[in-house]
Amino acid sequence: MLTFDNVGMRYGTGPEVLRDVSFSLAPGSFHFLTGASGAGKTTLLRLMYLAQKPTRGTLTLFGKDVVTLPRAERPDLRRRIGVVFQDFRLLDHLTALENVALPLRIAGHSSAEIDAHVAELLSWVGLKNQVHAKPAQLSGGQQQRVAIARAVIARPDLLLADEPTGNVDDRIAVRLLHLFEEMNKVGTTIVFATHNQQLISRFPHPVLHVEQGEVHLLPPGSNPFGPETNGGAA
Ligand SMILES: Nc1ncnc2c1ncn2[C@@H]1O[C@H](COP(=O)(O)OP(=O)(O)OP(=O)(O)O)[C@@H](O)[C@H]1O
Repeated sequence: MLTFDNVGMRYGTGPEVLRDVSFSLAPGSFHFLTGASGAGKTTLLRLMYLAQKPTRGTLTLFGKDVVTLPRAERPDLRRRIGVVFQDFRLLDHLTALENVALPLRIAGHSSAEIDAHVAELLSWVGLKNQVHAKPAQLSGGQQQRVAIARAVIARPDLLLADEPTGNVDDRIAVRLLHLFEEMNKVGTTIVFATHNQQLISRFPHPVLHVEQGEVHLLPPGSNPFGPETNGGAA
């Protein structure tokens, strides 16, 4: 589904922020992604959702070589990926319901179908009473849940989440993790970046750990930061 082969990445003429990265994600797999602040997690995710090309090496996504992929073919691959951005990226002039509905509208679903489905999902993430609120009227944690709902609504093949539970309390974080688990059970491949060691201990998924520009694959339940740390959170 996704293969990195000796990938390196630098911004402009700066140093390589990722180097010699090689790993594969099998279809239907679930990985946590960890690393201290600034280690390169967001950069790795940006490569995965085609916002960035590697500066060296080979990256294959859905059987296509991303480096040589013609620009015109990129949107087709991109549509198969759901992303929860660290800074949410909701559209300010749209309500929660309209934000979440966007991927379904783009895919051409009918309004009645969309409204029922979106309202149900927003209710599931605890925003039943906020469906008509605009982002500015929502707390950070509520905006984050809208962003998660928008990323999962169209059932992407690959779901990438950058600290998707960073703004909610532990109870809601566990509930949201269950939503990702449900998606994973029906076939979505998931990469979930987090500093939350409690989640990593509780859910049995392997860990991609970024350290000094290298990516290491660790077994489920690993604590890459050691018991005395808070996970390297900034
Ligand atoms: N647009 C950019 N231009 C230049 N350097 C960048 C850019 N974005 C990130 N970097 C650098 O790349 C490195 C990795 O950053 P990245 O955002 O991928 O880390 P991160 O692990 O996601 O951090 P955090 O946990 O704080 O979000 C950092 O040294 C950062 O300064």
